[in-house]
Amino acid sequence: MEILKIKGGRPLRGTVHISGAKNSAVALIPATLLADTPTVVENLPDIRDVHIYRELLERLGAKVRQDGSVMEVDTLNLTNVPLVNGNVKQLRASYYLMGALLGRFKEAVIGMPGGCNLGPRPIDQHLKGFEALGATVSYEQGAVRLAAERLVGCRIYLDVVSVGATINIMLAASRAEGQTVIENAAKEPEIIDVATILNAMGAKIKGAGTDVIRIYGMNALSGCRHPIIPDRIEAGTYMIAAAATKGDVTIDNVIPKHLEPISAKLREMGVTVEEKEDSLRVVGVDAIRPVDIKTLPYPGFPTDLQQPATALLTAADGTSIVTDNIYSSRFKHVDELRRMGAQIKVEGRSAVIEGATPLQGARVKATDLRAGAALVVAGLMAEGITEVTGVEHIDRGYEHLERKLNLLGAETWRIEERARSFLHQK
Ligand SMILES: CC(=O)N[C@H]1[C@@H](OP(=O)(O)OP(=O)(O)OC[C@H]2O[C@@H](n3ccc(=O)[nH]c3=O)[C@H](O)[C@@H]2O)O[C@H](CO)[C@@H](O)[C@@H]1O
Ligand SMILES: C=C(OP(=O)(O)O)C(=O)O
Repeated sequence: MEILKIKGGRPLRGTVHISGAKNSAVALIPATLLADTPTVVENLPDIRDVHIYRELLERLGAKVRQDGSVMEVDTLNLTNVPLVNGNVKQLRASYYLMGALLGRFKEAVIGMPGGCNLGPRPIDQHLKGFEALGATVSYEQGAVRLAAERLVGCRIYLDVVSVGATINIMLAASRAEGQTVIENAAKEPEIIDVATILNAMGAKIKGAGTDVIRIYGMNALSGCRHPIIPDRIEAGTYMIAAAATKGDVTIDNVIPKHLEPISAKLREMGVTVEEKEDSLRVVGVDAIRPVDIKTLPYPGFPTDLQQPATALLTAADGTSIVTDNIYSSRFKHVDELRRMGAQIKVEGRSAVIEGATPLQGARVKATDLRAGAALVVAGLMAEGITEVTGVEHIDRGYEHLERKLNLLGAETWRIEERARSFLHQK
């Protein structure tokens, strides 16, 4: 078992380069399956979700060549094998194989997705979209079977604003006959990234980034070259870590507009955020002010930064309330933060944080990706050494985390620990 160790108390200083966005990468990789000729995706992050997706494509017979952050996918020998168990269960975004394979083959059998356990994460809106396009949905041994004679463009109103459903319907509809309209669509930057690659392949998608998206499907799509947008959640995590350590960090290779909700909240706390064309400088202050945060779909404050923000607010002088309007039980980090000295109560879908409480290093468990990010932020703030277990969750979404943090002056390292029960037996 791997453990991430952090010696806290050092201000982060310097420049950190942000990688390609995880949530774009895991949609763009399956999007390549829709093209009949090779597609090249650039600026891929070196993270576990991307490694797993590469294996999934190879199981489908795609030829994948990778040189660092550049991946070429050739679908010449693609076969539509059912993917029911194994890797599909290890990430959330395996659900995009449903839309991509349905679009390409008019049929798909895909196991129910995994990913972070944040409470119930249904995919009813994805399936409603596929049905509206003409697919029948059935279930077999923990997998969803989708099958259609033809996919025909239609109007779909999403009952909840869903990133995954919006992208999944775009994938399938880009190979449907005629026009599909998605109403109440999600507006996240990753959706625009997917529309951009599909348009470069020959589809015609209009309105991505607004709540009405029109997709004019094509009989065939061809390969293209596409660079992934920067990861706004990775960037936001470093912004929070800079503020949490009272540091001075330039977050490079970002689209500042994507980070406005985080910049605004940090400024409300008294932190300085300077904006340049493709970078942000965050300068911490000795005492931050308490704030309330409510997560919302983009352009609201992202749920994926709620957990790291909670760790930061333990240093605020007063009471802060963080409410997650997207996931009702995304609070598994709270118990672990308490072990480090935080005073936080969970009330319904809110965390009430009483600050300022100094944090002490402890052994804590990352139960999901951003819980892990929250514990890393807490570890950087804490006195002494923090040991974070469950590192595999963090590796799903942060490229070279220790290397990037240590370049900023942190002291973090990873150790391999033999299972405790085994040690006790000896
Ligand atoms: C791989 C990926 O991109 N993951 C992101 C994506 O997840 P994901 O695509 O799973 O999240 P959604 O945007 O779909 O979920 C938003 C809300 O809608 C609900 N819902 C969703 C679909 C559905 O069919 N029915 C339904 O009720 C969910 O339970 C949740 O409460 O967006 C989330 C919200 O920004 C982020 O936290 C995740 O990092
Ligand atoms: C919830 C997240 O990821 P996923 O949807 O892949 O589980 C996340 O990136 O914070």
